[in-house]
Amino acid sequence: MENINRIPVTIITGFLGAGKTTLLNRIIAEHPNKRFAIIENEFGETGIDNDLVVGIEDGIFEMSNGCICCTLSEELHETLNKLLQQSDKFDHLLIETTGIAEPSSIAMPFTTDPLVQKYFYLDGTICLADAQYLEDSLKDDENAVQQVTFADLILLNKKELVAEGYLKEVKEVLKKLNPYADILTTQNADYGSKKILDLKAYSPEKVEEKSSFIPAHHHHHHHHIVSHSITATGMVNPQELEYWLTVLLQLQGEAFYRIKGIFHFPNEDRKVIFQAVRNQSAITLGSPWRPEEERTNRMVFIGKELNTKVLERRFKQCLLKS
Ligand SMILES: Nc1nc2c(ncn2[C@@H]2O[C@H](COP(=O)(O)OP(=O)(O)OP(=O)(O)O)[C@@H](O)[C@H]2O)c(=O)[nH]1
Repeated sequence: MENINRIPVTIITGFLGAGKTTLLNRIIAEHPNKRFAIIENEFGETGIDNDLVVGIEDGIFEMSNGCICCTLSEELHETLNKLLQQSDKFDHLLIETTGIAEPSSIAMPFTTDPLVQKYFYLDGTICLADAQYLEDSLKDDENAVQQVTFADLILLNKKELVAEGYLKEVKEVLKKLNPYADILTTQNADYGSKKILDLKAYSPEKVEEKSSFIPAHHHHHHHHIVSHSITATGMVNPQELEYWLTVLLQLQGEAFYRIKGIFHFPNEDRKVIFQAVRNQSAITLGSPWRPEEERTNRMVFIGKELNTKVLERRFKQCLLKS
């Protein structure tokens, strides 16, 4: 679906106290001509963050107590429906989630609900990580790992509070966990010249661009969460691939936070781009293969307790025999 006339949505996730409200205020201050609607999801303390967001009178929608990803997904739908009725009043929607929300479920309405999709498109997810506590959070808290792995952009914030060498180490940890995300180290969520509201993270062009940086045999395991890439040259059998992915997502969709793939199909000069969030998927055509370019198929899986050996074997079975 074209993005023209649809309202972009940015999800802001991050650990408690990492700087989400600071980022929100910065975004609002730096875009004086944009009209924002904001959905805040506060865990327990209703109303507190509302008062901390400056510069906006109306347009703040609050979700009640509880976690946006479980009890509140209905409420999120309702809030989005309410917003639809006044969609002429704003041109960007920001969703700030609590530190305990699971981001792929918040993304779900934008990938599953046709009515929501008609009016909104997900531009990307930004994760605020606190440089001081990131390592501890990743050790103790599965939500922290999920937030990092799902993000399109990670702001490694409060950088001045840690030594430079340590900051580099932490950045490496993030890169291994999520090879797709851009990572900026920031103080007070100052993202500099980054076009933070225009990440286009789900556009085929972006998936393509990012995939070229993924190492051929990337594998990283963190607790139960795995990020794993597979590459193979040769052509893919479209029917085999479609069958495999459909069954995989139907049976195990909940386990996959995100899958991205670039494929070489027979009789197709353009790259075939595949993306899935949980069990929702889409296939689109990307740019043409360049004459000198090696036509490598690539897949990246990020999810929970994935059996990577089986994924590799099944993917290779989808290749056409030469
Ligand atoms: N030292 C330092 N403090 C920061 C930085 N960024 C934000 N803060 C402070 O950290 C505190 C928490 O920031 P918030 O923006 O409220 O964080 P949050 O993620 O919205 O917090 P919760 O909504 O409670 O999860 C505030 O006092 C900020 O002023 C930074 O880069 N360095």
